Formats: sequence, C-alpha cells, structure tokens
Amino acid sequence: MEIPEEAFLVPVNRVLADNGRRVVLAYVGLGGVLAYVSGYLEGEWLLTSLLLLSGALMLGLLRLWLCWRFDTDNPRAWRRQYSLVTLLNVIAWSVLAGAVMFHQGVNHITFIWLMTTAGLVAGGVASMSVLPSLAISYQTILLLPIAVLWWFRPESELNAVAFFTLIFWGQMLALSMQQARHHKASLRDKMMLESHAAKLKTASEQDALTGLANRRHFEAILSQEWNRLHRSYGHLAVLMIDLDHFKSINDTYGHQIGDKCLCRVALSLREFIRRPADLLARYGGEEFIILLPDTELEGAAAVAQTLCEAMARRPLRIVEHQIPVTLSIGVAAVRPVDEGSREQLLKRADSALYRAKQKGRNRVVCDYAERDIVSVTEHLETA
Ligand SMILES: Nc1nc2c(ncn2[C@@H]2O[C@H](COP(=O)(O)OP(=O)(O)OP(=O)(O)O)[C@@H](O)[C@H]2O)c(=O)[nH]1
Repeated sequence: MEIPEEAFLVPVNRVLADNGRRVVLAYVGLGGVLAYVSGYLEGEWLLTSLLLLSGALMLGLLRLWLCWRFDTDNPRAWRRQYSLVTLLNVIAWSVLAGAVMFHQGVNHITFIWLMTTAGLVAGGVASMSVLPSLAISYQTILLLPIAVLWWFRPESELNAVAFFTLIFWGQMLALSMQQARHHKASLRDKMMLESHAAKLKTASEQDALTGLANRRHFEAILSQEWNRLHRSYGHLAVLMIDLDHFKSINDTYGHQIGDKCLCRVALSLREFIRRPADLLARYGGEEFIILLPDTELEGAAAVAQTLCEAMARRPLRIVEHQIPVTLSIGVAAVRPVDEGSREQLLKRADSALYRAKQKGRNRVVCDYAERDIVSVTEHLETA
C-alpha cells in the first residue's frame, strides 16, 4: 500500500513537536550557565550576552508554543513557522558560541563550548531527523561557521579542530539522512497498521451485505446504552423487524434480487432513523433491529408504525421488477433500572414480532411487560 506524502505531514509534525517540547529551553539554560562559567555575564560582554540569551529565550518560548499547537488545519504553514523559529533559535546559539570561542582562542573554555555545541548537534540528529531538511540546516548552522572561522585562524591547533569539526559535520549529516529513512519507514509501518486496524474494526462491526451494524456491534451498543440508561433512569426501546414472506421473493426472483431487496430495505429503514443515538442493525438473514435509547414504548410504536406504513406503500423497484415488501415489527421497551435484562428485552421484542406474524403480518405489535401483547396497528393494505 502506497501512502501519499501528504499523509506524513501531521505525523511528522507530531514527532517534531513531541521531541521539541523536551529540549526547547535547553539552549537558554545551557547558554546561560556557560556564559556565566566563562565570565561573559559581566563587564563589557554582559549586554551582548543578555541580548542573545533573551532573544534565545523568546524564540524558545515561541517554539514551545508552536509545539503545543502542532495539530493545526494547515500543517505546512506550521512546519514553516516551526523550522524558522528553530533555526533562528540555533543561530542565536551559534553567534554566541562562535563569538565566545573566537574570543577565547585555544583554552578549556573553548573546549567546553565546543563540546556543548557538539552535544546539541547530536541531540538535533535524534530529535529532528524526521525532517531531514531541518536537521541538516540545524547542524550546518551550528558547525559550519565555527569550522570556517577557525580554519582561517593562525593557530595550527584551531585549524586542526576546524578540520575535525568538518569531519564531525559530515558524519552527522550522514547519520541524519540514515535516521530520516528509518523514521519514514517506521511512520509508514505505523500508519499502515493503524489503517488495517481501523478497517478490521469496521469489518468486525459491519454487515457485509447491507453495510449496517451487525448483530455483534448491536449487542455491544445495547449493553452500553443499557448501562447508561440504568444510571440515568431512562427508557430503552427495541424494534425487531422481519421481512414478510421473504422466502417467496427469493424463490420468485432469485437470491441476487433477494440480496438487493435487503439492501434497499436497509436504505429505506435508515431514512427513518434520524437521532444520532439510534442504531439500526441487521440482526439475521432477513431480520433487522433498531435500538431507540431514551424512548418509551409509545414513541417506539409510532416509529415502527411509520416504517411499516412507508414500506407497505412503496414497492421496491429492482432492475425491471416491482417487488412489494412488507414488514412485521415487534416492539418492546423497558426502563433498565426497573426491570429485567437485555436478553429479556430482546426476547419480548422477538415474541411481539412472532405475534405480528401470527396475526397476519404487515403490522406492528407492542409488548407490554405487565399486560398481554397488544396490537397497535390494524392490518395495512399494500399499495
Ligand atoms: N437473498 C437472501 N436471502 C436470505 C438472506 N438471509 C436469509 N435469507 C432468506 O430469507 C428467507 C427467510 O425465510 P423464512 O424464515 O421462511 O421467512 P419468510 O419467508 O420471510 O416468512 P415470514 O418471516 O414468516 O413472513 C429464507 O429463504 C432465507 O434463505 C440473505 O442474506 N440474502
């Protein structure tokens, strides 16, 4: 499976932001400590050091703020802003470190600044190589000016350090490129796994023929809603729906047309299920089920009657056939806090459906827990 470049934008930004958050203020902290240790927070250097450090602090805070809001509508713009702020941040360090080292010449202070700069470069490889253009610019800004500056100094020791700085720079560039390849491969694997997992989840919850929720998913949602309504003292209704004489549709028109019929019925039922919490599922072969949370029996009966009437009035047009399809619907409702169990609710809807079939089909029958089953609609004539 080929993943388009566009899909990497946000995941790459996320890695940059996660890594950035951890190290973003390191420049200011390290710079402050080093400037103090090497005596640059006093005398004539004080103002310059403070200016550079406060500039780095502002940029660090800006970068930190960008790290918090990496998931924007415009990931390209975010990346440009983040790269710019990061590079300005590193320029502030490079100027400060370069000035100190140039001023000090060959001594232990230069050595400390050089080692710290090398540490920052190594940290940059780890945290930024997911975006190689940024990682490479970062290393180049940190190392190249120092190497060039020392190359032209008269002291041969500094020329040697410049040479080894260049070698180190080359090694870090190669490492960044290699890391970038690994990052991309692991991001691709992760995205593919996520996409497969999402597809598997959908497949495990969906009926392959109609695209509706399947029985397993219905039962999971029923269980969730049952518990929720138990806490909130709400009502829960179930409509058990069966196509009438579906066997004869199969026998007359063949199984393919029978399948198409089921899909069209699913579509028609879907039209009437408007509330987001309601759930329509295919429960078995030619059996559908609807879950209506926060609905009492009377409300559920009215929904069932609308479905029953609408289906009876509109014969399905499939290929060149006009196929009259009617529904029998059993309705049951409970307040989970008062009585019974999920299984009993389903059983009652099922026995109401059975009564609807017995009474002649194409009708709705409601199940009252405390009374006998009562038919709420008269037989509907098909149009
Ligand atoms: N085409 C098709 N037919 C199915 C599918 N699942 C179940 N059936 C058929 O649905 C028919 C159900 O038949 P019965 O249980 O006798 O019910 P009925 O003919 O609808 O009669 P009543 O329910 O009593 O009105 C059987 O012929 C099954 O083969 C399916 O996915 N596709």
